[in-house]
Amino acid sequence: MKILVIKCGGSIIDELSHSFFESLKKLKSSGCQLVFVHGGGPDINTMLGKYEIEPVFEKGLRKTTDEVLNIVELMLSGKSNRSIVHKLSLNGIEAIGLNGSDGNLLTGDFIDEASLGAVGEIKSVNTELLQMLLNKGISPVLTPIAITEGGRKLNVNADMAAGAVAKALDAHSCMFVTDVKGVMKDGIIIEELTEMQTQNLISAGSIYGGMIPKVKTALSVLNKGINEVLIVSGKESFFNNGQFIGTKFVTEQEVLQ
Ligand SMILES: Nc1ncnc2c1ncn2[C@@H]1O[C@H](COP(=O)(O)OP(=O)(O)O)[C@@H](O)[C@H]1O
Ligand SMILES: CC(=O)N[C@@H](CCC(=O)OP(=O)(O)O)C(=O)O
Repeated sequence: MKILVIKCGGSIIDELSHSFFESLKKLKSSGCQLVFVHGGGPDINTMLGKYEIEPVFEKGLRKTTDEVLNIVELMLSGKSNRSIVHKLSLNGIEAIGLNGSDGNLLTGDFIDEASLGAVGEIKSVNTELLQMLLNKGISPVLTPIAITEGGRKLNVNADMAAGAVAKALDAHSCMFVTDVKGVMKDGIIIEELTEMQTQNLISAGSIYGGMIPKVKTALSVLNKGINEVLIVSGKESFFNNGQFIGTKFVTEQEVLQ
């Protein structure tokens, strides 16, 4: 069976449409096993605001003190994860929510503890546990909190976590669901993007902010041989007549063919 890893961004969790879930169901009935990884950046920011803590980002990664980590976990595990699992089950997709730090699901390491605090990158994924659920027809929904060998919790950017999970599972596809139809230039969606074109768009400032970790992770999964890497919108149908609607990342070789 083909595995599809789906990253749901915090920007879209509250707006996921009926047509989005219909597209997921089409994929599931066409024989795909679905694994979800979610974000929740906007909710974390809202809660930090209530505690009068200013969010600080360095290159798209949230500076995570111990106090911030508690709020990150509260919002990701307690709100975003609950919300997606509930919506999936209401739409007939059996799902179970898991914190990445449970059962050594996502183990990782600090990126730069001195400057970023408890921000991590994933080193290994307990694929056995995920496969066990998938074999029972259940979709895991993962919160991007990892754990170090020494048992410390890490805040992981959700795009990066999805990329690591897709690589570890040797997924067929990896899809980033967000609040726009794909990567745009001058208001027009770009249907296919190569690594070089993406780098040029970043250098020109046409890809910025939260789109940067998304496209960088997309390229890194594509380079690991994952066939289909896409950015799509969660506001509408993203899969029609066997075709994806959004931005597809392609290798230079695919362009030449
Ligand atoms: N070239 C681009 N095309 C589309 N969106 C872009 C682009 N560059 C930056 N963005 C911004 O990236 C946002 C999506 O990233 P982000 O807000 O981090 O989403 P998520 O929560 O889904 O990870 C879009 O809403 C848009 O504002
Ligand atoms: C280290 C780091 O930046 N972690 C992210 C995790 C959530 C996330 O990535 O959410 P989105 O997908 O909605 O942006 C954060 O704290 O915001």
